[in-house]
Amino acid sequence: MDIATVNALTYEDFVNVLGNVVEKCPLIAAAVWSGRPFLTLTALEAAIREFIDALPESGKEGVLRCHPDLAGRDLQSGTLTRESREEQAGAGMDALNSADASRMARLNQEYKERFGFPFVICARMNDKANILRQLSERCQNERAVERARGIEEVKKICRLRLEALVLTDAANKL
Ligand SMILES: NC(=O)N[C@H]1NC(=O)NC1=O
Repeated sequence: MDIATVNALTYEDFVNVLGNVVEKCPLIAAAVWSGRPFLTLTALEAAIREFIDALPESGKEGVLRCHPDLAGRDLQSGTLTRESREEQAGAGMDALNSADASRMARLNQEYKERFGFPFVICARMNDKANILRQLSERCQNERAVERARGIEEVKKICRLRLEALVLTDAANKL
């Protein structure tokens, strides 16, 4: 789908197609729809980023809380969204050995107890070793630092999900 097609979508179709570019946050697609037409994919991405940045800190934490744990219960029970399942599989989260799986579960729990929201990282940009290392390191941060860091990761995930749905600006020019 190119950006012109995106701009021509009805509100309902727009939310159906783009509703999960931020995990389980269709409200964000619903909010930016009125900003059409977007000249480029990057302009659409910018509208989403601006909406997220304008949220109060509690709203940003809410966005983080919509994310499933990496290698967590949803992955085991097959209840991840399609996007999250593919991302987690790409980083090997569905094939952890039992030592790594228990380390991940323990650190995810520790992180959530400390901050009140889950650890979020763009799985497509990291491998298993990197994810485990960052999870362990980021547990030491302050809450405000982690809130901002998690939101930056949400934006990276969003960009890659948008690119999978909408031809990139470069591809549009071909
Ligand atoms: N918790 C967390 O980071 N979840 C995610 N990361 C990602 O790339 N996809 C997700 O669902």
